[in-house]
Amino acid sequence: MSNSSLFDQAQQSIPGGVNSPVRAFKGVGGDPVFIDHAKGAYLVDTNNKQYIDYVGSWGPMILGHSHPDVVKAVQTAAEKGLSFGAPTIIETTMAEKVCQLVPSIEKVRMVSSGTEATMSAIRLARGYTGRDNIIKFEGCYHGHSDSLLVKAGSGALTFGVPSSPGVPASLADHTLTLPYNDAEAVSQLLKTNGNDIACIIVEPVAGNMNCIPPETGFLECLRTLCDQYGIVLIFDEVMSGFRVALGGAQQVYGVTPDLTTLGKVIGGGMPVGAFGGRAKIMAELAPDGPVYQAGTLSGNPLAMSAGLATLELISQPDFYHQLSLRTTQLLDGLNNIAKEANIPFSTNQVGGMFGLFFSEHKNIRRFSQVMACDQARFKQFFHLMLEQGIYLAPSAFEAGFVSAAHSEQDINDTLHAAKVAFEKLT
Ligand SMILES: Cc1ncc(COP(=O)(O)O)c(C=O)c1O
Ligand SMILES: NCC(=O)CCC(=O)O
Repeated sequence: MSNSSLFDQAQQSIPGGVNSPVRAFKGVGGDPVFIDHAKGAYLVDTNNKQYIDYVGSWGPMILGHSHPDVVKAVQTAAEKGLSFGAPTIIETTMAEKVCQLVPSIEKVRMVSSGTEATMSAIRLARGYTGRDNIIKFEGCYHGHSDSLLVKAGSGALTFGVPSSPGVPASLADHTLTLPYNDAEAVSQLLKTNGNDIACIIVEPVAGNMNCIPPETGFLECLRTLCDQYGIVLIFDEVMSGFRVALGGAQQVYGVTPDLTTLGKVIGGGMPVGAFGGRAKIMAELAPDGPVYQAGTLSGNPLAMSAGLATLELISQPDFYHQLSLRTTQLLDGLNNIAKEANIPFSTNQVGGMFGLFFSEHKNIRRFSQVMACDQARFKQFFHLMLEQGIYLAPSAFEAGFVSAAHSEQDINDTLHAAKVAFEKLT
């Protein structure tokens, strides 16, 4: 069956035909591709067409798809039982590994998605400080919990509902939003509201409004201001964690948050999230403390096994250096081709995470600059690449990902397709 027939059928029983809006191709037009299976750097659709994948299930598949060690770990765990709802050794092993890899995390709790991780971290920060208001940044996406769907990025931005209906105004009023990379705006707001703010939550590398690295000094300034006003600093590393470096963005930029949220890579493709940080703050969580947070499937043995197998493999020496080199190879190639084709274009990269911009500007660092990019051109580029078997995120507001399974040949094949695409762009 064609993708379009499958999509028609899906829409009969699933809202919009998808279980997460970003999959629906609404940001680029056309019908989504239905995937049958995936291996290494490739997705294969139900018509047996193969694609070089730069979405990687929106981040988790840093080793490529169906890595044999990860699949084996899940199979072995499944033999022993799918869920127990009681403590297991593997949960402790996972917690120890996370605390070792991300030193700012002294204690960590596992959950089942990034959304749960950020929602829980915010509740914890509110409980710990006794304050209700939070600060987030425009275009940052922290999952779909009520407090965080205010001026959000990702699908919320793609579909034009950055502040979603259904979130009570009385709750949204507690979420104050500021421009990303604008330390001065934070400083000004805190002069009047500093003592009412429970936490500042930030993507230390923004990956849900395309890919925007922090400007020098931005994260440092957040740290200083949070210390000054007794505010909990939360780095949402659901995307950047184990992606831009083994120790996440906090390692790359040398800034230590109070709490960190994790997801995606930590589950190796299984539904996992985590939040952790200073032991003193984590001690407020039930059952030690009064802040309630729970989950029937939290710390699920299959998910822990997939995650641990992944963390083991990415801990190998040189893993991130190689991943970064491969990503640079892709971006250098794309920049050269765009230049030859005379198309205004630029890229951002942090480790294995990248952004593509149809814009005259280099070093894009602001939400407003992202919004000013040529989106019509992106849509055209997306479809020209898709036709040639290159699967990019179906939105101009998403980061792209390279995996360890992408070979030099895969990058060259991608660049070949890009050359054809850039020449056809109008
Ligand atoms: C930075 C960030 N935080 C939180 C989330 C929410 O994670 P999930 O989709 O697993 O709920 C995402 C992605 O969705 C994300 O990119
Ligand atoms: N950057 C977008 C995401 O990571 C989320 C994917 C989803 O919501 O399906």
